[in-house]
Amino acid sequence: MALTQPIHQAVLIGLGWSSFFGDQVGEDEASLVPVRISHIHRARMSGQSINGAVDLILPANSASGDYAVGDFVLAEPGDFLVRRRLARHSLLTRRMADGSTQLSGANIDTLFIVTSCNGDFNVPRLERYLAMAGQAEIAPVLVLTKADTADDAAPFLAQAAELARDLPVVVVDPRKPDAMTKLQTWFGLGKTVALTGSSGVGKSTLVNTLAGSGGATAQLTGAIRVHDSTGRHTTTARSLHPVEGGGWVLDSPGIRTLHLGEMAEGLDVVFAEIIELATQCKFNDCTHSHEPSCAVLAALARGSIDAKRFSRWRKLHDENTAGSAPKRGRR
Ligand SMILES: Nc1nc2c(ncn2[C@@H]2O[C@H](COP(=O)(O)OP(=O)(O)OP(=O)(O)O)[C@@H](O)[C@H]2O)c(=O)[nH]1
Ligand SMILES: [Zn+2]
Repeated sequence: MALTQPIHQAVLIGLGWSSFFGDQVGEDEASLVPVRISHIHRARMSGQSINGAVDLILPANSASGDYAVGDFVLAEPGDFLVRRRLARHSLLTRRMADGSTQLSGANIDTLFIVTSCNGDFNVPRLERYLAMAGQAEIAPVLVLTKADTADDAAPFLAQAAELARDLPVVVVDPRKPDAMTKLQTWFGLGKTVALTGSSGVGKSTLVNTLAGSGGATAQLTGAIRVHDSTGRHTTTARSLHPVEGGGWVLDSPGIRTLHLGEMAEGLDVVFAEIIELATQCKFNDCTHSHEPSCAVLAALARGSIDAKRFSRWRKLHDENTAGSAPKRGRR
């Protein structure tokens, strides 16, 4: 039904739908409605369908923790009972204090890592964000705010440019409308951008500028009322905001406060110049700490690898290795 009509296809593509999702829909599922999850709060989920916002009903055998904002699900057309979640093309997760993993956002195309030209600018932390983006297979963009408050923003830009190869770095003042122009490249029909970064760097301001405050947009992004655990109504904001001119900003508490997760492959991308040398080490399993004929240690001695950067790679690498080791101890 719905999916065969071109006009509906166009709206769906605007939601972020593509053949990647279309190919997953079975013939027996043609009557179901695709919905993109825009909000998850405890057991409640809502999303965007081709006909606008809908409240979803979770199937009895699943928990909202199995879903992430940005996910596409297939739901019954009448009551929006969720039948199935479609596979994701990207997934951001975060590791919780108790060791469990929380799903922070799905089907994100670009991660804006937001930091300011002040004390918030922290190279090791930015490298972590970059590694996480790499691990989640999401293209990172470094967004530098508060250049106007720095005596000289040039050193921040210079450090940003050295963070990783081909990393786009954009200086914006989130309070100004031209922030949209500067970031336009990463938006457009169906594109999804997520925001991460510390408190106070300008994320909310940027979301407001990107999403605008026009009529239809305000209705979509506006606060929604949900029941909390005590049955009271609380007001929370949707996490998926439509951007004028097409695309979505995914801004959720879970993504704002990403922590170190699994990121071995992500590290390889951020520290490419170190990893590439490793192929020239004598031993395949070289740890680049003490081995003879280690190309990495040789480069370090020559000064062709930055020593501080190497030690940060070492630290993240060790942390990641420790983090993914099987759990021992108490039973
Ligand atoms: N001068 C200046 N102020 C800015 C800039 N970007 C953001 N601000 C201000 O910084 C303050 C914090 O911005 P927010 O958007 O609330 O920051 P946030 O990242 O959303 O913070 P949390 O909600 O705590 O995560 C606001 O008063 C903004 O107006 C900038 O480029 N220059
Ligand atoms: Zn080596």
